[in-house]
Amino acid sequence: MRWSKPATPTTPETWPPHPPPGETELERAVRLEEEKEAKRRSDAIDRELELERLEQRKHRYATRVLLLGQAESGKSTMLKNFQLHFAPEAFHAESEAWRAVIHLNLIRSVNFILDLLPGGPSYLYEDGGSRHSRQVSNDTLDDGLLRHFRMRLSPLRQVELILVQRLSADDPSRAAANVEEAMPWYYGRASEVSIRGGSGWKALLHRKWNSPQTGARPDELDKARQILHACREDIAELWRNPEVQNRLEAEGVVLREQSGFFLDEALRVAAADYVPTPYDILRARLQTIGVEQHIISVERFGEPSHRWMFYDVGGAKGQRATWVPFFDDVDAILFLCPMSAFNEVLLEDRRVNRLLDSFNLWKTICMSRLLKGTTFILLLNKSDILKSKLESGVSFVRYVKSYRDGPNEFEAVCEYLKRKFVAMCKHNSARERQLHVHITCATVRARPSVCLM
Ligand SMILES: Nc1nc2c(ncn2[C@@H]2O[C@H](COP(=O)(O)OP(=O)(O)OP(=O)(O)O)[C@@H](O)[C@H]2O)c(=O)[nH]1
Ligand SMILES: [Mg+2]
Repeated sequence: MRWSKPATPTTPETWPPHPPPGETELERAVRLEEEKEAKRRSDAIDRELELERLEQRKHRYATRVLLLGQAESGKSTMLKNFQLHFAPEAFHAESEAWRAVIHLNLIRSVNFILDLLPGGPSYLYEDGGSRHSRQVSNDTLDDGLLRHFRMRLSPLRQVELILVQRLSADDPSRAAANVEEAMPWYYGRASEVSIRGGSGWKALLHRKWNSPQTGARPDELDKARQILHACREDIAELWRNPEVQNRLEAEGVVLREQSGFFLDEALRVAAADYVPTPYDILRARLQTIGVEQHIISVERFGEPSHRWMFYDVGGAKGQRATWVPFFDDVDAILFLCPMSAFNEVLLEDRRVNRLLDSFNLWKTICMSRLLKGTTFILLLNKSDILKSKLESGVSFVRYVKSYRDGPNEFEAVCEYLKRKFVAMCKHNSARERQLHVHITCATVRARPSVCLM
């Protein structure tokens, strides 16, 4: 609605109308008051429309994408990769914060090994309320050497505590849980590092890390780094030790295949001047708890041209209820299936095969009525691990019976999985939908084959 000046001669559309003939003083005063009020309302509506227009312009280019998939499918890693490609400055600005996560990943691997060795807590097992030593046939680790490692590496427990406390600084209850909730030895892996979504941990770490040193009280994080640096030779020695390797093998633990594995690069990662490379950051493991929002502004010719809003969720079974409120508010779903997980079970439910869990999740997502018009992008991820597993002789058909007599080769298995997911989507979607499928490796620094533009 627009306010226009009185036009002459008067027409029925003219606003405000000309004064009626023979208008009294009082009638004139009332009329002017009414006209003022009408203008005030008109201006208010105009303002509202303008604000709405500005808001729409602001979000005109915001495409909202929900990342879904089971835990460790690579959702957060893929997001980091997008950030590295489309917003590299923001990515590099966060590398200090990722250093703490990488250090924690390394320390947890070391503590996991120490716990697995004779005398460690995981060396005992519970039976009818009492604890017994487990008998492992090839325990040849020299007592003296074992004591040496335990003593030399014991300060790492303190480093772990400092890092976890810092990472969970806004939620101390989680800090305690994070350290105490070590996984039982039979899970055969180092415990997870997790931070609640939206806790702003990166900013927190960055700020404290860069705080000016106040002479007498050095920043705790610096202290943690010094301790880690001092332990680095012993960490490398522990990892190289053939008897330690024998023990891991006897337990069937392949640490190299686990998320957040940095033991091969212990000397570099624990060095005092260590700065994480993009590849390190992509390999760091930080479990997502809850839902995290990330905005990526893609730049073209130095100007922001498109904004992407990503919702990154926790994929573990207990986290999945948090997904649904986002279903009716997104433009696309990015679903990740880790192809290499065909011979693994869920960490949170050891009875469930991980590939089967991905199939079931995919089916449920396709069937959702709230998502019937949503575009799906399916990423068959961890192609590098799938390839090396198949090449090392792990049989795909042993775990996926319906593969029948298909060859145990990378291309054939990818093609089979692709066909299977596409068919499931067709069968379970209420109406035809756009589906794009890509074979990916989220840790490779390259333009992701999923094109955002
Ligand atoms: N080798 C390899 N590792 C990958 C790939 N994608 C992800 N990873 C690693 O797998 C681990 C788990 O990845 P995340 O991105 O944290 O998994 P997520 O789906 O976000 O897991 P939650 O947050 O628990 O739901 C990380 O250590 C990644 O570096 C891949 O394609 N290849
Ligand atoms: Mg995650």
